[in-house]
Amino acid sequence: MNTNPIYLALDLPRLESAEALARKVAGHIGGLKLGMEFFYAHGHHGVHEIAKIGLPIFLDLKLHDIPNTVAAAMQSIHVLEPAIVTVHASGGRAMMEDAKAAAGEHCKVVAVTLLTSLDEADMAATGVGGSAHDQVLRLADLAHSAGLDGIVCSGQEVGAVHRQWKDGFFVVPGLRPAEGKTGDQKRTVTPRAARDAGASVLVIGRPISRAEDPVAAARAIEATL
Ligand SMILES: O=c1ccn([C@@H]2O[C@H](COP(=O)(O)O)[C@@H](O)[C@H]2O)c(=O)[nH]1
Repeated sequence: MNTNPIYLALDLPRLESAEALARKVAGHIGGLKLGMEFFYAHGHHGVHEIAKIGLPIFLDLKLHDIPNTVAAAMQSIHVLEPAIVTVHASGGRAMMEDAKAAAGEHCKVVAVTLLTSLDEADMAATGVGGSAHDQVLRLADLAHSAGLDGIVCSGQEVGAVHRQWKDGFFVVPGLRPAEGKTGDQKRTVTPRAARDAGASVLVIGRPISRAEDPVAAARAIEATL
């Protein structure tokens, strides 16, 4: 079994480029994350093509709708046999329960708590008061009680969530090597810090995909773990 926690975010518009990048770095990662950019452009066909590489597939579709619609969407992607699928915790308990019930036995359903691109000022602007930390813990609790496998949060909160949900499955994006550019990410930590705090999966995109030498970048991150 591949125990490398790094999932490469294949946020590239062209299927051929995504496939070529994934094949190049395959020896230094544990899985491949396909998000909206990829899925809206390439759909089921694209997922089948990337799955041929042989690594677990994480469908980061961040489903967020009424329970009936989300359950139907889960059933539609079931044939793709994803290892992990995301929904938004803010969709509520009933939506998460129905998403989990519709997912296959072997698919982990994890809830996005607070996007790593947001901070407390962004929360306040949408009418959500309090700290990012408390909001993540509150939504983690809701996801846990809805029967999900785990959550998505930043590396700044994963330690606290891990302490209250011992056997949870924790996906952490927003990771940057010490000298990396943060770009649109606001709650960042290093891959090593996230792993030490209890992350199960380390999602890494641009620090590898936009590096001059993606293989060297992936290898360097792997060496820090
Ligand atoms: O809170 C979240 C949830 C998902 N993501 C996704 O992770 C990757 C991160 O990419 P980088 O290039 O390493 O910043 C991207 O696909 C996001 O959609 C997230 O960043 N934050």
